[in-house]
Amino acid sequence: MSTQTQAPVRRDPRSADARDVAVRLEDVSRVFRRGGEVKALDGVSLSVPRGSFLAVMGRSGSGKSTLLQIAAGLDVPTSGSVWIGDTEVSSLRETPRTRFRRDRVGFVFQGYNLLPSLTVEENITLPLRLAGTAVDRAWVGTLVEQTGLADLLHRLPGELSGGQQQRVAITRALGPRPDVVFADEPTGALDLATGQRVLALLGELVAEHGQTVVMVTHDPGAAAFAHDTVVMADGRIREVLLSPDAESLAAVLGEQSVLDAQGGPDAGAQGVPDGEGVLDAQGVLGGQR
Ligand SMILES: Nc1ncnc2c1ncn2[C@@H]1O[C@H](COP(=O)(O)OP(=O)(O)OP(=O)(O)O)[C@@H](O)[C@H]1O
Repeated sequence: MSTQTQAPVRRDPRSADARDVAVRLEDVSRVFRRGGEVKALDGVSLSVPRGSFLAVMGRSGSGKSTLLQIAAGLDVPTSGSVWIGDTEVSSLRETPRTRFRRDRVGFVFQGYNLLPSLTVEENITLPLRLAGTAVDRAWVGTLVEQTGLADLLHRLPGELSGGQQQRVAITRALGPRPDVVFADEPTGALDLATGQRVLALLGELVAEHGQTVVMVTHDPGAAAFAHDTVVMADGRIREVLLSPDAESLAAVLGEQSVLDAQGGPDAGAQGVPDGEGVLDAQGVLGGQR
């Protein structure tokens, strides 16, 4: 099952010479030194073409969330560089990096991260209002029609189902027309059917509006909605799968578990909570460990 209505640009996402690239990582490593040294990313190079939908998979502790946090400019690499469009985000100081994220990057998290006291409409337009950007009513109107929220704009998040709340989060992420949307387990809290509808919607937004999406997921069924998938292991990209279906994804992940079992499980690798979004100092939605 797939929503590949668009003919995506087929390039190996590791190659650094891709032209129209939304996000690029060059030889990125991230070492955590708290409680012993952990190399969460180990020389990762990755180019995500504009208008593509990339899934990032791999077992717990393989470096998926770290990759997402660094690619999104929420964290900086220990070495290597990260580009979003033509901006080297890894060389920006914290305040300009925060501003850059606010203006150019969208986030969708498992927990939706909507503000409970604001209506759907207020949640959707919040990033624009915080940035002092005029709300493009026509664009937001197009989005809410497409995400099926037009009749729910005056409700509070607590009055919505999980799938509806995630659709609000997706609409909010796309409101500022970001260069790229990063999604961390966006269907993790949803039942299968609702999750599939949300993923199909993300696929449509990519196909119809040329949006670039990078999504971390544990679920091969979810990754099958993306164009391409990179599989992480031990902080590296172990496999790149171009247009895989759910069966081939499951097969690769199955092989990986066998290899992992043979190599011995990494008892020290612990799942870190998915980027749980918070409002940062600028009131911008972002992830934080
Ligand atoms: N802030 C941190 N401090 C110390 N170690 C960290 C930190 N964040 C991540 N790590 C370690 O880096 C490695 C990669 O973690 P990461 O969260 O990126 O993996 P993941 O693939 O996203 O896992 P999961 O699927 O469980 O969310 C793990 O060994 C983890 O324990």
